[in-house]
This record gives sequence, structure tokens and C-alpha cells, in this order.
Amino acid sequence: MAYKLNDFEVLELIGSGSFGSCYKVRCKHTHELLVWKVIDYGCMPEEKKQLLVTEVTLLRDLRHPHIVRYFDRIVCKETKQLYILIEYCPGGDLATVIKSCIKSNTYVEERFVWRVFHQLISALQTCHSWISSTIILHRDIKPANVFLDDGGNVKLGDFGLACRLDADQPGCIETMVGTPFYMSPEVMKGEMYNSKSDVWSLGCLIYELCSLKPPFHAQNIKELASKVTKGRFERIPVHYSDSLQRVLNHLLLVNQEQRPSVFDFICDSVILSHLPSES
Ligand SMILES: CNC(=O)c1c(C)[nH]c(/C=C2\C(=O)Nc3ccc(Cl)cc32)c1C
Repeated sequence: MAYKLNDFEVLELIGSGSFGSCYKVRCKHTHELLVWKVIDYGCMPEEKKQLLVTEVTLLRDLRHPHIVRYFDRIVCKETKQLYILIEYCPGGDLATVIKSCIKSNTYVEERFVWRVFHQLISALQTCHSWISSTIILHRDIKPANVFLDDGGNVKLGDFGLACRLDADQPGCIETMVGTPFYMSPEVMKGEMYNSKSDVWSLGCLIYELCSLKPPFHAQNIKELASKVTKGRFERIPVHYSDSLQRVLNHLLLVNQEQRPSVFDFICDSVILSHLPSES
């Protein structure tokens, strides 16, 4: 079904993703809640318009229970705005969960951390799988881009900086993108962003979910680059298990050749032993 703008009632602004603002909207016919991300493309340089087209086409092709679902897009040529219709996640994002834990001086339960880990690994296995001769790198994995449904399950979202790696194009156009705290050693050194860089960012996210702060923190990019390339970080709080710490030690290996791919976790006995009972 091709949607029109006046099929929706705008309820509230709920945040800003890459490129634009996100609104909670309700379909007037079905009363279904959705999100539309509004993007002003009028003053956008051509290469950014290309990234935007990339996000929309990537999302359309990605179907997975732990990736936010893309429904449709509406172009308004009069206002030069693009409306991307995406799945509404009533639980908000992990950045809000972390802020809430800091405020209440509490930690996330280990059981939830393992659930987030399994569900994001599963989502990234789909992204990093060769689908019609291309793989999809998210390139901005961070707590604010991971959303929760009403059952406490997570969904990877905001593919605004994502890019395809095509069989005949071995690397992404840029290398330095994304949130600096989660930037991998290879990207810090100006090397090509690749699927192992997504794994590093996932490690930073899981670490921050446990410690309520990123593994590498600095006042400036030079100091951050020094810490990231050395790869030394504190243990997560002692109440978290050694097996969770060991997984993080692997996700945050400086040498990307030694760092596991998302597929290396498929048959890992320790990981499987922490699978949520419902899976
Ligand atoms: C405090 N946060 C919220 O209330 C919140 C809720 C309930 N949902 C969201 C955000 C999204 C949401 O619910 N679905 C989304 C799909 C793509 C993107 Cl980029 C963002 C969202 C947010 C930020």
C-alpha cells in the first residue's frame, strides 16, 4: 500500500536520528503507531543525498526480528522533504536505559546484557551476510541506535551512515564516520571501515551497557586514538561474570584479524550457554 502524508496523525517529536527528526505518528485508517523520520533534502549535497538513498534502500532490503522494520517512504517535492516510515519501538532506546541506570545508581541485569548481545549479533549476521553480492555495514552502532520493543527485545536502527560493500567495491567510500567513542583502532588509523569495525562498536556498546560508560574515554580525539589503539580497558563491574568479560575481551581485540566476526559466535559453547531460555 502506498501511503500519503495525510494518512497519518503526528503525535509527538521523539528524537533525532542521522539526517533528520523522528516523530511518533498514528495511521488514521489502522490506528497503528509508526515513526516517520523527516529529512530535508533541499540543501543536501549530492553525496549526502546518495547516503540517504542508501539508507532507504538498505532498510527496505533488511528483514529481521532485531532490525527496525522499514515500511515505506513518502517524498514531498514541494517542501523537498523525505518521510521514511519505520517501525515504532515503544521501549525507547538503550541510551535512555543507560541514563536511567546512572540516575538511579543501578546496573543492568546480566541476563538482559546477554539478550542484547545475542539479538544484535543475530541482526549483524544478517547485515554482514552476502545478500545479492553485497554486505551491509551499519557504521554507527551505539546505544542511541538500538531500540526496545514492548517485550524488552532490541532492534538495531538508524542506518543513516550505513553502506553497502559490493563484491566489486571492496571498501566504503569514507572511513572516518560514526560516534568517536566507539571508533575502532583500524578506523582511527585511517584504514577502511569493515565488518570487524561493527564488531568493535558492538563490544563498546555491550561494555557501556555493563559499566554505564564507554571502554575508552578521552577529552580529545588524539588522546582517544591513543587509548583505543593500545586497547587497554577496565574490567566491567565485578558482579558481571568472567564469561561476559571474556566475550568483551574478544570483541575489543585491537588486531582486527584476531577479532571475531559475528559468525564466529554461532557455535560458541559459552555464548550458547547464555542463550535466553525463550530462544
Ligand atoms: C525517550 N525515547 C523515546 O521515547 C523513543 C521511543 C518510544 N521510540 C524512539 C525512537 C524510534 C522508534 O520507536 N522507532 C525508530 C526507528 C528508527 C529510528 Cl532512527 C528511531 C526510532 C524513541 C527515541
